[in-house]
Amino acid sequence: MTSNEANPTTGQVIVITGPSGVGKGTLLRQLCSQDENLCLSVSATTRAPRPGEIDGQHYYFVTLEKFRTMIAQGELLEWAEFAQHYYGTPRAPLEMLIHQGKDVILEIELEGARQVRTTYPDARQIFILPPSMAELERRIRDRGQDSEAAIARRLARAQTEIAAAAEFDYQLVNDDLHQSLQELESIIAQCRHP
Ligand SMILES: Nc1ncnc2c1ncn2[C@@H]1O[C@H](COP(=O)(O)OP(=O)(O)OP(=O)(O)O)[C@@H](O)[C@H]1O
Ligand SMILES: Nc1nc2c(ncn2[C@@H]2O[C@H](COP(=O)(O)O)[C@@H](O)[C@H]2O)c(=O)[nH]1
Repeated sequence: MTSNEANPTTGQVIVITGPSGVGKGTLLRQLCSQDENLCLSVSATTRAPRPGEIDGQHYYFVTLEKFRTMIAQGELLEWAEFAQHYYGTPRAPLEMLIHQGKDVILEIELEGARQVRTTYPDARQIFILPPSMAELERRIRDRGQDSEAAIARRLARAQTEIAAAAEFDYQLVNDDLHQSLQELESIIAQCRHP
């Protein structure tokens, strides 16, 4: 039985994907802070921490060697390369949380979302879209965390990801933040109580 079949003792897996800078983290931090039964999975990554990011809270920051070992030992539910770094979802903490009855959100890119469809075919998947590419670029630049080369890589990848939005169960345009929060809350409620 996968976690998303009707079993009241296990939580749901919910996947949220969308181009870098669209506002996934902003939306999810707000929603998860309001609900102790809604958790955000903590990914492993080979990228360096940004100012203010805490190991074990925002990501598990690992070396490339450690990441390769995690892949080889089957410790990752899914993983992908993104903008010259590796990202993956540690399997054990996710399984522990859903067996505790928590609903767990995976905030991951497109290739990872596709992999999760194999492992958790009943997991609902949500795609967050920007109002425009110009606004997406503005948000990435205003965040002020990426080099010009990294911004270019992220915007190029955004085109590919947006082209795949129709693969997802739900699509949401993150324009007005307050309205998007309400819409995402409503979508997640549908995912949790199908
Ligand atoms: N609705 C919105 N309107 C205006 N700015 C927004 C909105 N949502 C998020 N932002 C801003 O956009 C920037 C990027 O947001 P955020 O870091 O949450 O994106 P992300 O999708 O999680 O990116 P990544 O996938 O790279 O981690 C932040 O500076 C955030 O404050
Ligand atoms: N496939 C996965 N993608 C992930 C995971 N954790 C984060 N991500 C995605 O990576 C990009 C870049 O993130 P950033 O923090 O460097 O801006 C973004 O799209 C995330 O959603 C993961 O475990 N697996």
